[in-house]
Amino acid sequence: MTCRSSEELNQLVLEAKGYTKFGKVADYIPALKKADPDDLSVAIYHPDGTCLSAGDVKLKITLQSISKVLALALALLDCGEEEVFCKIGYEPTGDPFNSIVKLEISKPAKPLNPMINAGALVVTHMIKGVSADDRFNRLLQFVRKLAGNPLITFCEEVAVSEFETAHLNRSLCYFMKQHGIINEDVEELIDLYTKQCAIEMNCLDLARIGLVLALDGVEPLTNKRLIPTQIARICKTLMVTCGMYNASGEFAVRVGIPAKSGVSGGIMGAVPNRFGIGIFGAALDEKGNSIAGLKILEMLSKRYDLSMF
Ligand SMILES: NC(=O)CC[C@H](N)C(=O)O
Repeated sequence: MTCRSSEELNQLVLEAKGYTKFGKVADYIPALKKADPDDLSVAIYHPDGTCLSAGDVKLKITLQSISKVLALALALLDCGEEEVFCKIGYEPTGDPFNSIVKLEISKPAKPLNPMINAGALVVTHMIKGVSADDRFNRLLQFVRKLAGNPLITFCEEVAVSEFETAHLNRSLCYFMKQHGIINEDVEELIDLYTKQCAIEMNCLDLARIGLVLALDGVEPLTNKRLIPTQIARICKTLMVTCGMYNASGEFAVRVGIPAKSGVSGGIMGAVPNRFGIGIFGAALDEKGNSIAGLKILEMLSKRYDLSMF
């Protein structure tokens, strides 16, 4: 059985809204403070093109850490698995996403995985292009293709706001530059990374990208392969083990699907061979995941038996 009515989603949104008051909007990127903690929207995209939604689905938010999955897919296409995982590990971490501590103690000195900031910065570093602008445009084109929406762009205000305050991410970069993991100008990389994190879309676009991943890289409406199976598989595996930060284990138990969250309150879910999910709810729990978004996913998983495990 699967969710087939927007009315059902509406009920889930109403129920989950009760939890937004226990969360907090991210404020370490000043522009994100403007979000309304009560906003909550969800979309589900089925392979036959049916799309269900509830809440203010026109609302766009920036991808933040969700972009790490899409950048990883492009870097894997550009450089291949061996080169990417020569510089970044595969292992989850119990530390917060922006922690610097493991960089110094890991041997060899490389970020533990591509879903924490250190690893994601290396991934962005590996996206190819003739200039930083070209690299960003290639990523944007790739995201537009995955979402089937040529109008997707990035939010300049959020990008600038993060660029001006990304001192911790700069520290990660300088540390990694010292150790030869990256070799480009740090300001250029931070500029590219903050634009990547500021790519914005609504939850319908997000659900559609989740669907492509759920179907191992194939866009079902055109039947075109957008990502090789192996790359989709790597992305989904890392979403399961590391996608919800240091709450990934609990999420695997409670929900059990590949998912990736971001500090703007987005969650992209890929229910293998079934559907894609896009959720926006800006109020976050203490680990940085959308508090009401998690509730919706838990309810969906129970009701429709979504867990892979
Ligand atoms: N967890 C996140 O969504 C983090 C992304 C954010 N742009 C950062 O680097 O801090």
